[in-house]
Amino acid sequence: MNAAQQPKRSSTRRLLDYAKPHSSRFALALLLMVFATAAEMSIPWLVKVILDEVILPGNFAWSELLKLGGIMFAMYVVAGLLQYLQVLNFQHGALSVVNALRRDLFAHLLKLPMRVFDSQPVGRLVSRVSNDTESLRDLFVSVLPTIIQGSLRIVAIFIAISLLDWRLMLLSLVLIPILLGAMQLYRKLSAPLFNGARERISEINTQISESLQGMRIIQAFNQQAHSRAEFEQTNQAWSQVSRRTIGLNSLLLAPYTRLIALLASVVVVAWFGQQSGLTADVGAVEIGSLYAFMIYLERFFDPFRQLSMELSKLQISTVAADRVFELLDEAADPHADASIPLRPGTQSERHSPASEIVFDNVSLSYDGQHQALNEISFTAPAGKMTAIVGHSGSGKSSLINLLMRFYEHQQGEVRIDGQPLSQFNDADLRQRFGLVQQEPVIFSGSIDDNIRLGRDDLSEAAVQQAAQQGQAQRFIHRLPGGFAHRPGNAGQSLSMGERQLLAFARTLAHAPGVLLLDEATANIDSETEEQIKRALANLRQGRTTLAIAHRLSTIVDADQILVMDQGRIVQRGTHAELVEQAGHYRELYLAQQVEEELTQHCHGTDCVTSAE
Ligand SMILES: Nc1ncnc2c1ncn2[C@@H]1O[C@H](COP(=O)(O)OP(=O)(O)OP(=O)(O)O)[C@@H](O)[C@H]1O
Repeated sequence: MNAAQQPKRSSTRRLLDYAKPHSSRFALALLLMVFATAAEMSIPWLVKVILDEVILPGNFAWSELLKLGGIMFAMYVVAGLLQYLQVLNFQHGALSVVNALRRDLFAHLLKLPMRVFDSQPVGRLVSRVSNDTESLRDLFVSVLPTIIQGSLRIVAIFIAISLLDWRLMLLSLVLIPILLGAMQLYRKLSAPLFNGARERISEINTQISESLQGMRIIQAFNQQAHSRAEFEQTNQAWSQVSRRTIGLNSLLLAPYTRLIALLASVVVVAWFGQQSGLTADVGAVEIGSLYAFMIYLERFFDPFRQLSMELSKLQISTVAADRVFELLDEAADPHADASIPLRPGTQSERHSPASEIVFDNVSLSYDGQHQALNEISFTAPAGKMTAIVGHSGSGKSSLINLLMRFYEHQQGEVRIDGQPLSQFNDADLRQRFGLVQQEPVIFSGSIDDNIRLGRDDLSEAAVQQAAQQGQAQRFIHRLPGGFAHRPGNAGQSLSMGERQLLAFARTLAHAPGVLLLDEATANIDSETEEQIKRALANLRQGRTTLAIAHRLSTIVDADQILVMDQGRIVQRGTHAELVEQAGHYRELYLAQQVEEELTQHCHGTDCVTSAE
């Protein structure tokens, strides 16, 4: 039976699987809990014995009192100590479970196909990994221990009351359905409130992460007030839900159980009073029992109160567990190889071979309705440069998306050196490619870290050489600390051109055989463009290059140019061939020539005049 056919296991069972490796710790914690509860519950009984057998009957003896008092004190200490050890064991076990769960969740996120990230806001995913797992920690640290301890206390109190008097035990039995009814009512009313609060927290996370990522746009468009209002609304919704929870807790939980406790106490006192009236000396003999019963009765309600709250939290934790496992159940990219080494140390510093890439009648739809690529066929010969041009949305980046296997195509075949893409695992495939995106991603860490990107095996000289070939050396040396400089928040302190040069250096350090350049020369000044051109020339040496370009000047020397329109290749050839033909390419070329001429005549404010 394969994984897809297997019946789905409940989140609770799967969570228990995570707890299994730590079962001895949890078992020890439970054992400690049983003894701690027994020690704690023995104290009112000892008081009863002291009252009934040492103080009241008139045979007072210091030695007896000291002995029983000593035992009582020892029970206090033992109960406290056992409770401390029990909490410690639960905490450690819970930390290990949450640690493993977070580790698996993050590892799984890294294997998910891009479509999952297209459909989920980042904040929600952050909430899954941080908040939901935290709520599962709560489950092991507080919810389950309180529920088990509460149940144990109820049983222990019940036993103690039965030993005191079986009629009192019957009275306690009557109380149970009343208390269970209250618990049920509380759960029903509180569950939507708890869930609502968590939903609002998830929304708050989403809003915070989106605002932080888009801070420049928010400020540039003067959207601070709007963002603040939106955030305020969600925050307000959260506090409203939380306030209602507090109201419910203070209205229903405590007063209701206290009222029942009070009524029960009245019944018991009346019962004892009646008993002492019936039997001449019963009052004197049973003062201790009355005391013990009152204490037990009071303690009887505490676990019910706690259980009501914890059972609601249990519901929340169950929802959190469902969400965590739902994310873990998102089908991973089938080609993702779990055994990718942490550091590809065996990788040679020489780049992998320049491969031939063939697209054979390939079609792709992201949503199952609109075709992003339509029957695409071309060959990118090994070691040559193939440029891709076309209007926005014509499908250029989709070609790279397919090659990197960020998305799966539905029709046709992509081959690398004659081998279908499906025969490569992700690690092997992506090791061959060096991707430079239009907006390079800079991670937190130093310039050196960003060039290596995990390749700790690279020598310092190799990193510097990569920076030099990528034309990044000059700007890196100008930075305080040079290679050790930390550009901070997603490289925002670096210019777009510098980020691109850094991305080139990273690509060179990773020595790919195939270069995938996604509009790498857009949005930069002419000096940086010159540096980038030199870097590109270095990058292209001995490699197969697939370059998406908006500026045709950067691809005039390409070995072949593919012109795309609405997901199809509408023209192909060299620059010289294409400018000769009427069609999209010539239109683009002429339009850009006019643009460049205008720019050349443009000097600041003279621009408008020159254009006229
Ligand atoms: N992740 C995605 N999910 C759904 N549709 C997508 C996705 N990425 C691209 N598309 C759609 O596929 C089509 C081709 O997009 P693609 O990004 O390949 O165009 P492009 O030529 O690279 O555009 P640009 O030059 O603006 O980057 C567009 O209609 C786009 O809306």
